[in-house]
Amino acid sequence: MTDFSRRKNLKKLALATTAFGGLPYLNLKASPLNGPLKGNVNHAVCHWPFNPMTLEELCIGIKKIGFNAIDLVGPNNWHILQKHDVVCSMCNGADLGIVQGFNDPQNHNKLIQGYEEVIPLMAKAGYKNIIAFSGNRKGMDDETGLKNCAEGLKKIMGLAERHGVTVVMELLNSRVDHPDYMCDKSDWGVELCKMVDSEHLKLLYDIYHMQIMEGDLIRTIKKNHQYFGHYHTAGNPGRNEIDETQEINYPAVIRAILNTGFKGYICQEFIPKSTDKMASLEQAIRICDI
Ligand SMILES: O=C(O)C(=O)CO
Repeated sequence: MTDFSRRKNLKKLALATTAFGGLPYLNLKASPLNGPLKGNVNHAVCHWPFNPMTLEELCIGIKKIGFNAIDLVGPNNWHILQKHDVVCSMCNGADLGIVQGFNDPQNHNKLIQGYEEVIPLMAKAGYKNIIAFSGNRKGMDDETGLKNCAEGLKKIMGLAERHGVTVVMELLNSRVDHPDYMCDKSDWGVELCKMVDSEHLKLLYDIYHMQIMEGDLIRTIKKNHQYFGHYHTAGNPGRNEIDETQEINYPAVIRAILNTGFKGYICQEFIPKSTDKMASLEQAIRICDI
């Protein structure tokens, strides 16, 4: 093939994929050929779905795609991110896991101790967000859970405010992946934010989890965006690639998020099915790069 016809073919490909609203049907290798990202979205990715890829390998891979943020990394591993000039867009390491959260007062002392340790470290490292979980219901009603969560969270809000850190409670589905998890509806999470009444408590609106629980994604984002501090993605059903094989219209959802004026991170949390995980990640980033 001549250089000219190769360039023409590449241009045709680019046009076809733009018209489709992303690159959902192409198995692209991460490559500068795909052009720079637009700069409207702060992209991030979670490490855990990419296991057994090391955190270091992921750092190198995302820099090639053109972004520099990884979610759910604790203080012990921040040095790996720092070596590669990658930021931790959502810290962990203070929580007791998904099942044991703020809804049980018996967890409060340990949780408060954890957040008191990690929040000052975050401020030193320049990181802004830390994850929190409601915990499972274990027979508890919604109102008691709300009251308990608010009581526990209020005890760390002053610290978070002083250090410029936002505590972000994750909304997860309780139908498929996390049976019995309490913070499984956006209205419950919004009510919690209202009760705690601090700009330093937000919700992590996980688009995949909330598609399973509620659907009506764009309306919910428009209505509640002031309480949403962070977004996660994955394809539904299956929690895999966010391509055309799944049901969520990611370009439309991301556009709606941007239209709310959101300046935080949109983080990929899908479990790649493809053996070329980095190609899947680049594809997802391009689909969301509105
Ligand atoms: O573990 C999960 O399902 C999560 O979404 C954590 O972010």
